[in-house]
Amino acid sequence: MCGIVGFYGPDDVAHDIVFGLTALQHRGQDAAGIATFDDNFHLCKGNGLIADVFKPKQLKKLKGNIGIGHARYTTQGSNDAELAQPFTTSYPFGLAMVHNGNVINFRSAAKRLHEKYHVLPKTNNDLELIMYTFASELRLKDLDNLSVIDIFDAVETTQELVKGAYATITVIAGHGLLAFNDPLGIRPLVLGRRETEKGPIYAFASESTCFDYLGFEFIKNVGPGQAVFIDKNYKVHYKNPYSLPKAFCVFEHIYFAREDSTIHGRLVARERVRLGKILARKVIESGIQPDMVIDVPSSGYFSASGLAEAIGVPYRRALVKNNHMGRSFIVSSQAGREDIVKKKLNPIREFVEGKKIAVVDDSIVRGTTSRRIVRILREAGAKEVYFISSAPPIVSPCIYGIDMAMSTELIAANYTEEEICRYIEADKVIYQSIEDLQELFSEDKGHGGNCFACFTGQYPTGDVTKYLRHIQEERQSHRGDKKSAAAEPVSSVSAKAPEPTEH
Ligand SMILES: O=P(O)(O)OC[C@H]1O[C@H](OP(=O)(O)OP(=O)(O)O)[C@H](O)[C@@H]1O
Ligand SMILES: NC(=O)CC[C@H](N)C(=O)O
Ligand SMILES: [Mg+2]
Repeated sequence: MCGIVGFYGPDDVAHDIVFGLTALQHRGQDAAGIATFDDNFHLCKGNGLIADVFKPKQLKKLKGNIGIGHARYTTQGSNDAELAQPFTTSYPFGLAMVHNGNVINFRSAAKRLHEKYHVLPKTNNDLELIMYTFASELRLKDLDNLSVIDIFDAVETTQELVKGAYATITVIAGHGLLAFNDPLGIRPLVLGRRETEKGPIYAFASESTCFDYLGFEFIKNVGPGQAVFIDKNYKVHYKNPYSLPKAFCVFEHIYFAREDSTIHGRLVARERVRLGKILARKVIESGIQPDMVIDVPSSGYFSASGLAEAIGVPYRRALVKNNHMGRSFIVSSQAGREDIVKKKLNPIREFVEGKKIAVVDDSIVRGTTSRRIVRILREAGAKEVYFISSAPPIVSPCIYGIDMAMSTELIAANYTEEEICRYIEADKVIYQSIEDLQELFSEDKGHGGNCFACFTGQYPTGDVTKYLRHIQEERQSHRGDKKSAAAEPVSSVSAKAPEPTEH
């Protein structure tokens, strides 16, 4: 997943962009970039965290009252700095674009660009497909008299031709700031506004938490197939009346988005508490009798507190997180993920010693975190460890912007719950049921439809067999380090009984 922002106001916007991106750092740690425009585009991008990439010296050069920013979590192409977003193109007018998501008809979209529009994409980052399709369609208009209808028309054709998930923000030089979403609204995108003495400043962002920090008023979600254009007089134009998402990614609520963000009317923290509360049924049915519920920081917290409340067992924070370590799951190599998990969490012995501990995490994806947590809790003297996931088993690759693209890397796609329990060396593993998750996020609750593909294998964009093959080939040729974490325990899983302190 990536974090995207865009600002358009009376003064230079570079500082607001950095501030906004910093609030979205949890969405991407690989690279970051900013493009602003005054008379020219000013571009700064590189690998690393926001604070590493943008120093005061660079920020001074990022002049302009319109601009966009990106925090990258790579899903297509390599991690090379040149593939960091934004991308710019000089025609028509000059465009700079960022996106969050993943294009799934890479080959046919690239072929069309070449054959129909005579454009050769330079990289294998899917952003080029969206940007050049849009640019080529825009170029067919009367550029001397470009209207908002022309812009929305080019957006509509792009939405028809480019398949997959994409929330995008584009600077159209000299014309304004454009945002549009894919036809299903898989990724989040919000519009906000702040009044200044010189007039309004508008912003688009992946998550509403940015607006809290920056003192913006939330205006609306950019829904499925919708586009919003802020013209040079700061007038806001909407393509399509607002509609609820058709397949919003439920994993945003479970893990990806920040707890203080509200997406399509749902506060992420509140949904996580609910996920914890509905887990109570399965926990009670399992017959376990924990002395204490603890969370796996950071994302397990709200579900753990919800579960503790529902089953009447005390909650404690018994795993302390090193605040200087980022997210482990979005690191691109298994060695890197393991390294972070090792350095990130430490148990408080006094709290866990001699206790039966129910440890709640938001999800078990590759099993990297859960295995380590069970081990360190046992080493700290826990009597029994039950590992509880507030998400159901993740059994199918995500092809819409979360980097779990191959089923070989998903532990639940390859093992039974019992085998997983043995592999992570827990006394019990309990997953959320898919039915309970779907009930919580059912469409009739008034928040629109959700994508549950990673739990069900049912992809809202239709048959995706070709794409799954493509991504596998791409992974093998570009990112040799994308080995499966779950592949390794295959042979050893059934042989291992839980042996608390050995390793
Ligand atoms: O089974 P795994 O492959 O280990 O993946 C799942 C883990 O990864 C995530 O944590 P992460 O460290 O990315 O972020 P967090 O600090 O927000 O929990 C998630 O919250 C789980 O803890
Ligand atoms: N996670 C994302 O949104 C990634 C965006 C884009 N596919 C990239 O790899 O840069
Ligand atoms: Mg975690």
